[in-house]
Amino acid sequence: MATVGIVMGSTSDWDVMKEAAQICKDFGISYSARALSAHRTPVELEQWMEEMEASGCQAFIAGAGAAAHLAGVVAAKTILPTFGVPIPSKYLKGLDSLLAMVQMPKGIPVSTLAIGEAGAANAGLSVVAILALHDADMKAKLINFRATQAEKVRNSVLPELA
Ligand SMILES: Nc1c(C(=O)O)ncn1[C@@H]1O[C@H](COP(=O)(O)O)[C@@H](O)[C@H]1O
Repeated sequence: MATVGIVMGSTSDWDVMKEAAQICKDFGISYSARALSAHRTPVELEQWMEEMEASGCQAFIAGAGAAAHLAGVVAAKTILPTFGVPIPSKYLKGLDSLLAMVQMPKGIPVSTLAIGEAGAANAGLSVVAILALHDADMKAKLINFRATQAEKVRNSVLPELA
C-alpha cells in the first residue's frame, strides 16, 4: 500500500520528479513511483491507478513534459487530489508543459505547480499539507520543516563587495 502515487510520462522525467519522492521519503510517507504515459501506455496507466486507489492511495502527483496531458488524464480518472508538475522540455523549456497542464476545463482540476524541481518538491509538500490536516505527527513535521527552512534564511550571509 502506498499513500501517494507519483507518475511521470517518461523515465527522463525522474531527475525532476525524484524531488517529490524525496519529500515523501523525508516525511515518512509511502509512495509508489512509475513511468507511465497517457499517450504511450494508456492501458497500463489506468491499471496502475486502479491498483493504487484500491490499496489506499490518497493523492496523485503527475509530471510530464511538452504535450503534458498525463496529469489531466490522471485527474479525469480519479476524485483524489491530483498535483501536476510541468517538466522542462527540450525546445520550449517547459512553458508548453505548464500550459498543457494548468489550462484544465472547469470541473477537472489539476493543481499545477511550478516548472521543474521546485514544482516537484512543492507537489510533495502540498500532499504533506493535506495529510497534516488529520495527522498531528505530520503537522508537527511540517511546522518543523518550515522553521528549519526559515532559520537557514535568517542565518544566511551575503558576500562582501570586493
Ligand atoms: N507528456 C508526456 C506524456 C503524456 O502526457 O502522457 N507521455 C510522455 N510525455 C512526455 O514526453 C517527454 C519526452 O519523453 P521521452 O524522453 O521518453 O522521449 C517527457 O517529458 C514525458 O513526460
